[in-house]
Amino acid sequence: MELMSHSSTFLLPAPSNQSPPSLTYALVVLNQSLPRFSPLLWSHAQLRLCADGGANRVYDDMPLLLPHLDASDVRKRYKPDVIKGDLDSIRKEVLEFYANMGTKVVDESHDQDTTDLHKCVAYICDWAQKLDKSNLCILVAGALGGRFDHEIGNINVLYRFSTIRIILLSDDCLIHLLPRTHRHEIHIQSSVEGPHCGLVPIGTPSGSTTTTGLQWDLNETEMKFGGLISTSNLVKEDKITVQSDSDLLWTITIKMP
Ligand SMILES: Nc1ncnc2c1ncn2[C@@H]1O[C@H](COP(=O)(O)OP(=O)(O)OP(=O)(O)O)[C@@H](O)[C@H]1O
Ligand SMILES: Cc1ncc(C[n+]2csc(CCO)c2C)c(N)n1
Repeated sequence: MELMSHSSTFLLPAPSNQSPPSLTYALVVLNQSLPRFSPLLWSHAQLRLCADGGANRVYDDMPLLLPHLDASDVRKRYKPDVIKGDLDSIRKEVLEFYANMGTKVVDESHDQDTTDLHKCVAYICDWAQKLDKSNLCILVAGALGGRFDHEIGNINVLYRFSTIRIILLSDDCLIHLLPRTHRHEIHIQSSVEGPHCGLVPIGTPSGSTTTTGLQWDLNETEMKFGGLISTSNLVKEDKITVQSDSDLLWTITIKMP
C-alpha cells in the first residue's frame, strides 16, 4: 500500500516551508470570520478563490487583520483571482470592486444542489487539470465553527473529492481526510499545531485502524459512530502513522500566535 505524507507547513512562514517540497496550494475563503493567519495562507497560495460571500470577508476583515497597513492598500493587495458561487451573499459593492480590478466572477446560481465550496473545488480541479493531483492541496479558510449545516456540508466536500488533498481550517483546528487507499504519515509541526487531535470514521465504520505516535494508539481497533471514535487524543511523537480499512477524518488543534 502506497504511503501518503501530510505536513501543515502552510502554517509556517514561506521561507521555512521546505517539506513536502512540491505542493501547489489553492486557497478558498468561505463566508465566515477569517482565521487570523489568513494572510499567511494567502501568501502560500498560487490561486485564491472566494466562495460567494467569502469575498465580503476578504473585503471587510483582511484590513482588520493587518491594522498597521492602509485599508485600501490591503484591499488592492488581497485581490481574489476568482469569485464563484450562487452569488446571493456577496454585496453588490464588493462584487463591483473586485470585478473592476480583474477578478473573474463565475455565477452558478442555476445550480442549487451543490454548495459554493463544492463549486470552488470543482473550479480548482479544472484549473489544475495538467498538474499531478497528488501535488495539489486546497486550503479552505473559515470552514468550521459556524452553522452546523454548513460545517457538515464542508466535511461532505472532503468525501465527494476524496482523491484531492483538501484541508478545512478555522482559527482553532484543521480537518482533512485520510483515504483508506493509503497508509499515512502525519509530520506534526509542533510549533503551530497539536497536541489535541482526533481520528473519526464518518459514514462507514472502520473494522480495523492502527496508529502510532498517539497517547491512545489504536491497534487493529474497530471504530464507528455510536461506538468508539477517537476524540480528545494527544500527539506524543513528531510523526503519527495511521492505517485503516475506512476513510478517516484527521483533526488537530492549531496554536498560532
Ligand atoms: N457559518 C458557516 N460555517 C461554515 N461554513 C460556512 C458558514 N457560512 C458559510 N459557509 C461556507 O461558505 C460558503 C459560502 O457561503 P454563503 O453564505 O455565500 O453561502 P450560501 O449558499 O448563500 O448559504 P445559505 O444560502 O445556506 O445561507 C458556503 O457554501 C459554505 O461552504
Ligand atoms: C435535498 C436538498 N437539500 C437542500 C438543498 C438546498 N441546497 C443545497 S446546496 C444549495 C446551494 C447553496 O449555495 C442549496 C440551496 C437541495 N438542493 N437539495
